[in-house]
Amino acid sequence: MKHFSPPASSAPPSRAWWLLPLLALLCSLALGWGVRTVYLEREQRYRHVIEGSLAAINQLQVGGVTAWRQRRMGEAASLTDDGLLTAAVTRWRQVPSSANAAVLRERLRGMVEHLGYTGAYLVDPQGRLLLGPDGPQQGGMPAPERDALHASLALAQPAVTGLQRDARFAFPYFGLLAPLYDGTQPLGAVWLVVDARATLYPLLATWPNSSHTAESFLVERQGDSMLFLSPLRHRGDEPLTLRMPWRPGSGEPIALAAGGSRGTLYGLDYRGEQVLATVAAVPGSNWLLISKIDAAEAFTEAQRREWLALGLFASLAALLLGGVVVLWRWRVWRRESALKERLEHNMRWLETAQRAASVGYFAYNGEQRVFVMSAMANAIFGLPAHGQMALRQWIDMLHADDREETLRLHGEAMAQHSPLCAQYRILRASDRHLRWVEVRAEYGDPQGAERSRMTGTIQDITERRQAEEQLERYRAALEAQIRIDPLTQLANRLALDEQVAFEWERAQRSGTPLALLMIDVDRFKAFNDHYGHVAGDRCLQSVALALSTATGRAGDVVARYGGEEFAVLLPGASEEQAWSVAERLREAVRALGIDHARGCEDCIVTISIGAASIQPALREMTTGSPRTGVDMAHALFRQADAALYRAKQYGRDQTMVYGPECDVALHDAPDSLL
Ligand SMILES: Nc1nc2c(ncn2[C@@H]2O[C@H](COP(=O)(O)OP(=O)(O)OP(=O)(O)O)[C@@H](O)[C@H]2O)c(=O)[nH]1
Repeated sequence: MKHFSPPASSAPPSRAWWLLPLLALLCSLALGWGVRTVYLEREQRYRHVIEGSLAAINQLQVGGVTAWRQRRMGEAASLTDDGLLTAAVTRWRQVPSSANAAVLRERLRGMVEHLGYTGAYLVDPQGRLLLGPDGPQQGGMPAPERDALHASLALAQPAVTGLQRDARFAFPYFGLLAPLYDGTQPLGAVWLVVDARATLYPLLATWPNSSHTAESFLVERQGDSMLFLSPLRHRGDEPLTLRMPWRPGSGEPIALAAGGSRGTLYGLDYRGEQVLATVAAVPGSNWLLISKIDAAEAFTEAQRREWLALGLFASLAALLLGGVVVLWRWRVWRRESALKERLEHNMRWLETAQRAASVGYFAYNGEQRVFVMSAMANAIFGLPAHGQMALRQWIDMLHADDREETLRLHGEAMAQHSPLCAQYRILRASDRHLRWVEVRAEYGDPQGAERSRMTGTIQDITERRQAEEQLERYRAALEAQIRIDPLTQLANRLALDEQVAFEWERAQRSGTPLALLMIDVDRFKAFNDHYGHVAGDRCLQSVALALSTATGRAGDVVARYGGEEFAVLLPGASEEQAWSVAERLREAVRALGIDHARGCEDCIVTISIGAASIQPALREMTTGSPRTGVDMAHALFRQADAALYRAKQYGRDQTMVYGPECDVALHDAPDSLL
């Protein structure tokens, strides 16, 4: 016997669970990409804002310095054009009295006190100091001032000496020279000295926020070096003392600025820190104003804030995504729970229905050779409710008479993959009682994935089988009953007709004759009239017993044809043999000696017999065509009947064998004889 395997015990994993991590990964990647893109965009925008702010501050400061310079130049120019000053200087040079000197000193003091100059001196055309606010001055101007004086006098316009240091002053200063003329004759000049610390440097300290690293400073390229003109926030060097070599390829903003770059620059500053810088030239000078801020301060904090905001957004998005996933899982869980509950409910129904119908179900695992069965199926086999049944155990339980056939049916169904429907007996494991079971099963599954598995139902049909067997017994008894005459217990006319047809078929095959005796009790009406019907019935029973006893031979059929008429079918009997049997029967009835006061001369019950015998071959020869069983039965009955009539006609209590003369007699017979 081939074996069959059960369905897989576990369902294939849901695809959704494989897709979920992939989906989450894709969402995370998309989210990360989105966050990064947003960050880069915002960072770019923020960078522009910072760069713009720094440029604005730089421009503001350049504007301030430029205005400061122009105001100083304007003041110097107004001194050159001041006629009163020129007249006072001329007067003092012609008459150097203290009164004339006082006027000039007063003007110089006014410049210091009201215009914010640190020093204001009158110098001669050779650059010698003549007079200051405090009185006459000795010595000459520094060389740069002297050069500027000569240029100024030559051009007849104010000149600046730029920022510089001199031993005369303890501070970096900005020098201006306002040339004075008496007509076309140079009188000298007013040398104005501005303390850069008090007037210029504060302009560079204008910074709108509380940055720790932002600063602006002035530099000037001098040959291959850069001179820092203003103080630095992160170095203690005095202005105009720090000088750095110009390194064109260094990428330092200061080097780039010296090379001509303007606007926004990135690079390392004098401390070696990465900075964002804006460079602009101060108009009318060699000065470059550099505003810078550490990149770390400018962007790191912003970056941190951006990352924080985006991180918050990403966290919220992740939280939302997580929430959606949790919600989805919760819905799935709820749906599964509802399905599980419904399944359990249906399983309970199924169990109840199984119990009510004595039907269980099972799955057979061909590889493990084990039946996995429902509680009801186990109960049918008399096994524990949740146990399994091994193949060997099942075979042992099969009834010995059914085992071979059952295994054959299973094997056939397995080989042909056809549905199995089998009924067989088992010896129940729990009590060794004989039980009938019906198994309906199918092999494989509809997709054909597991062709060797078997699943099906099993039903205990013992009671049904018993009822069916009982019914069969009843049916057989009834079948027999309808062919038996209730009064005499002989075969009735139905049974006789069937037997005649059957024997005729056999006679045709074997070529042997078939004889029929028709028997009638003589003057039975008179018997009834005289003795009553009950006695008549008893008489008929006695005659029947006598006939069946006297007939004797196996295969002969004695029947009650109807009323007081009997018939005896004698297969294989010729006319002579039929006559002989008839006579024996007649004698047997006579031997009964049943009184019949109104009967024959002996006053006992007698019978008349008509006998006929037909041989199929002869019959067909004479008629020329084969006859059917029904036709021949009719012919046999008719002949025997005709012979019986003839026996009655000739006085009763005798046997007549059919001959052609019987037909004549029958036709011609008066009704009174019948
Ligand atoms: N007691 C009894 N009488 C029956 C039964 N069947 C038929 N009979 C009677 O049998 C009688 C038959 O009478 P008939 O057919 O006239 O013939 P007969 O009186 O026997 O006269 P012959 O046949 O000419 O000798 C009738 O009176 C029927 O009532 C039966 O089952 N029991």
